[in-house]
Formats: sequence, structure tokens, C-alpha cells
Amino acid sequence: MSTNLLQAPHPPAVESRPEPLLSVRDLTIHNQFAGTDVVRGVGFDLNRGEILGLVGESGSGKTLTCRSLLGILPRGFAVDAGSVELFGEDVTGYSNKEWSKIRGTSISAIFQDPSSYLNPSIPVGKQVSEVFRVKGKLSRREAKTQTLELLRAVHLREPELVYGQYTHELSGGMLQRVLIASALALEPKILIADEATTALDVTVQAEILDLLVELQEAKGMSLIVVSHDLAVVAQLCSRVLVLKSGEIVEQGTTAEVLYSPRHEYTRLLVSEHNLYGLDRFIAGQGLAGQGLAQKEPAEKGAGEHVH
Ligand SMILES: Nc1ncnc2c1ncn2[C@@H]1O[C@H](COP(=O)(O)OP(=O)(O)OP(=O)(O)O)[C@@H](O)[C@H]1O
Repeated sequence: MSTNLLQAPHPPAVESRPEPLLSVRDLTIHNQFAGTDVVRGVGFDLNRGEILGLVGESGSGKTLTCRSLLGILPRGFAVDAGSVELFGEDVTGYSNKEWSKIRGTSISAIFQDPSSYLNPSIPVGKQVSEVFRVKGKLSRREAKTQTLELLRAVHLREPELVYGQYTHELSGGMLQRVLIASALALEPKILIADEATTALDVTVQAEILDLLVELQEAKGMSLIVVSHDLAVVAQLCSRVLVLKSGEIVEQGTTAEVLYSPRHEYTRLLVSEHNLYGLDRFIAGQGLAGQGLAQKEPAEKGAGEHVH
């Protein structure tokens, strides 16, 4: 296999195997319109403080798997078999009301296009503070204070200014920071980042990934990182699952899966990836030093202006 991924620094796999926060067993998701199972027999554990990568070609079932962990499968899709256990509790048959209690507080998510998750006619800070008010039951004043603190924590400069701004006034990277703040407001133990940096340019992508790792460490969260970008997964994740046509074809430590893939499909993904300049992510960077973002001033300037 190509040596490119071999050069990717990656965090060590979590050694101890405590009680998993999330346990997925034989998960099958059925598409009622098409009469087909789009995810079949998927099973994995997510441990405390672990970063797990989910890779696979477009349409392989990554997003639907994640949505089933949040209780937000699209209309016409349902978990048909198997189970999802969160913090030791089987949530597979949860009602919408039960899901809404744990979504945000136990498990949260950020997706690819942040603007579609924010209301363009309400200042972004107000939208984050609503999370504190409605779900966190804080007063208006407390909610605003907490929101400003969070906007600062996600490295938005001038949080007071950003608080009152609308989506059209912010860059993609800034919007994703706002969404991260919103997702973390209720201090979930698990965060799913589904192609969360895919729409961003390379420099901003690296900055957002840095931020996710920083927050993951600071808050002791577990992360599920869905990405078509194996370089991102290699640098962030200690374990990787490979999905193909709705089934896991391979899973294991990052070293096992990406550096010595056993399945032909994984080998194909790795070799295709290497064709597209994996090196640009890897040279001189790496999670070992916890610095994914390019630090050279010239490249910093090429990205968004974070306020
Ligand atoms: N809302 C939907 N309506 C109809 N089909 C859907 C819907 N969402 C997903 N699918 C189908 O289910 C299958 C799995 O989709 P899913 O979005 O989970 O794949 P994915 O691996 O996340 O792909 P991508 O990387 O392109 O996001 C695909 O065949 C897809 O076309």
C-alpha cells in the first residue's frame, strides 16, 4: 500500500476498555419507501474520551447511522432491528419526546452546512441562548452570559458583536463555530461531527478540527467523526469503522484499518485517497502536537477572519 497514510500521526488507541458510552448492536435501518435496508447489522462501541472515525463512500449509510443515534432519521426510515444503548440505556424504541430530552444533553451533532441549521432572521447569539433558555431552563440574562462564554470558547473574537449578527454576516467557518457552540451548550458527553468541515476551505477546516480536538479534550467528550477525508480521520481518530453499502466491512484501530487494511474496499479507499494529495494535510502537522492548523502566517491569512 501507499506510504502516505503511514506518515500520518494519529492518537494512540484507547487502551482500557471501560463501559462504553454508546453501544450499537446489529443495527438495521429500513427505507420504507424503497422497501430496502440501507444499513445492515452495524455494530460498534464508543468509549469515554474516544474519537471514532466513520468512513465510506457516498451513500454507504454513514449519515443515517449517525441520525439513528440522535433519533432524527428522515421520514420513511426506521430502525428495523438491533439496538442502540446510550449510557447503558436502550434508546432504540424512544419516542420523539424521550429523544428530545437526551438530544443536546447526552449526545449532540454538527453537520456539513451550518447555515441550514440556523435561522437567517434571528441573530445567531440569540439562537444559541435559546438552547440555554429552553432546554437548560436558564433566565434570559444567564443564557446570554453563558452564550457569550461559549462563543469565546469556540474562539470567536468579539463575541458580543457576533452575538447580534445574522447568518449572512458570518463566514462559513464562523457559522460552524456558532453551531459547535450551540451543540455544546448543554455539555453533551458525545458529539457527532458529520462532514462538519467538508464545506470549508483547507485552512479553516484545519482550524475547526483543532477546535474540536481542543474542546473534546477540555470537556472529556467522545467524538464520532464522519468524513470522506481519510487524512482527517487518520489524524483525529483512534479507531475507525469502514462502511460499504450499509455494512461495516472493517473496523479497528486507525493503525490497523488505514495502515494495514484487510478489506479490499478499505485498500481502495486508501489508495484513492492517496491519489488526491493526502500529504497537504499531513506535512509538519499532526495531532501528536495537537496542532492540525497550519501555523505559518501566510496560510493563516488565507482563511476566514475569525472575530
Ligand atoms: N432523506 C432521504 N431520502 C431518501 N433516501 C435517502 C435519504 N437519506 C439517505 N438516503 C439514502 O440512504 C442511503 C444511505 O445514505 P447516507 O446519507 O446515510 O449515506 P452517507 O454514507 O452518509 O453518504 P454521503 O457521504 O453522501 O453523505 C443512500 O442510498 C441514500 O441515497
